[in-house]
Amino acid sequence: MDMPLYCSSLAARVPHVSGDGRVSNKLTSNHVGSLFFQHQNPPKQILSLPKFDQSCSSSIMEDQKSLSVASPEPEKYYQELDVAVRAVQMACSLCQRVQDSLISKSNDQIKSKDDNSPVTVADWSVQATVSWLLSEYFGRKNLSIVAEEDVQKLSRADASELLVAVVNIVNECLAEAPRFGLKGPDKDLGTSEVLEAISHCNSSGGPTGRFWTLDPVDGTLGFVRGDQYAIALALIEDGEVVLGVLGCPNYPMRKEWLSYHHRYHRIITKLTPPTSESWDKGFVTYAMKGSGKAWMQPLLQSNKKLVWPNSARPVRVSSIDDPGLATFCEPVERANSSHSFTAGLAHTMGLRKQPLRVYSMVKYAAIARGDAEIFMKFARAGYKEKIWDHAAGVVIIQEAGGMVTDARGNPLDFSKGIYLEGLDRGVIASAGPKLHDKIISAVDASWDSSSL
Ligand SMILES: Nc1ncnc2c1ncn2[C@@H]1O[C@H](COP(=O)(O)OS(=O)(=O)O)[C@@H](OP(=O)(O)O)[C@H]1O
Ligand SMILES: [Mg+2]
Repeated sequence: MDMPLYCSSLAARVPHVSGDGRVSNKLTSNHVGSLFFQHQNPPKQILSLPKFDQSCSSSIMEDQKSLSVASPEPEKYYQELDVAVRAVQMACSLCQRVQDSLISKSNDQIKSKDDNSPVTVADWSVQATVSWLLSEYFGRKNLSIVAEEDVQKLSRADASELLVAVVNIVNECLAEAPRFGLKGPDKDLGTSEVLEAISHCNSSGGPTGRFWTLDPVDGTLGFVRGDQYAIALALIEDGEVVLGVLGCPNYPMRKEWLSYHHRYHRIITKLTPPTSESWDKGFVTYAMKGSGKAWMQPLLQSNKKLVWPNSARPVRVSSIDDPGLATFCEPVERANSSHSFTAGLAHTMGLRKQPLRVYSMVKYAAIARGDAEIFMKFARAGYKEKIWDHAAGVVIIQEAGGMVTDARGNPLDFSKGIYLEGLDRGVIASAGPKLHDKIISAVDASWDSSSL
């Protein structure tokens, strides 16, 4: 059986701290999961990770072989991937709780005060939680994070209620860290620690070194409306996205349901309740650059402990390359992308299916899973796409066998700061070169006569 790259690779290369404190990657397939490694700055961290599933070890060598062909040293990022996937699982759980309370009737009070407060609570809480976890595991001094939220509004005197809510949610979430195989704080974080964790995400990226990008709640409107949204975490090194982790808490069990209005989702979920072991909705998908594989694992159920590989399975883009059979997805909001321009392209290319309009980077996940073949986004002139809105999705699609470029066919450039500078015309993702070329030719043919 094809086992997750991540699982077998970790089992194969559990870092081992020698007497002098240096880390080596010792080959121990039956290791009993205490993961040690050293920060470049003290203190040395001890990570309590769950036992690794020994069934993973059978495919270690195969995975290692395929890795060495695809990329010189992708194993460099195993520890980062491990922590990132678990942190995003935790963030999904946090967001589900906030979204449930947001759409429950009992929460009218919060909504009437400020329609944006619940989503901003989720934004800040996820950012604080992920930032805190990354800095615990990789050391605060060397940790650079580019993220969407700043701390200004939350620090104002009139935001004290919001701040209390954020601190409580962060502490509730971190208290659950052991269930996800991570170590939480010894005692609840105080207000200043939470603010510090949020404001630590103030990197502005750039062409050299290593930084994380985080979109704590991508698809704000989808989140508020009880619909699709994503939590996106990526690691960028020297301008290249090397890891991508995307949490999609509302991704439905059946792909057809993606196009249903969120109210139907809830009704359907009630009508077809999941059995205790079956996948209800939601997953975390992830990929490591150069591995040639992308994975998805279901969200951790509320009473369960994350035992790796947590039923992970590989995802692969669709094999459809006939435009007549392909599904294209695009932003829900007309303000974010021209629906009329994509309708023209669809006509030119012979795309016959209705567009799939889905909020957030869930669209990238849909392509990686093979639930759709094309993603197109044409923002209005002057809008600058942000790196955190694309980084995780790009590497996941690429490793799942697909392509992502701008609408001239150039790679997206993550090395120029917080924006995708130089992005030409729009963003295109597809299941493969044949469809990709057709889209770019269609764009070329109609760009000059468009109003974009
Ligand atoms: N005017 C405009 N044009 C283009 N893009 C914009 C625009 N405004 C915002 N954004 C960014 O789009 C993110 C939402 O994802 P999508 O573009 O896929 O849109 S949608 O949610 O499906 O409507 C959204 O991410 P979040 O802010 O995290 O929700 C924004 O970063
Ligand atoms: Mg976003």
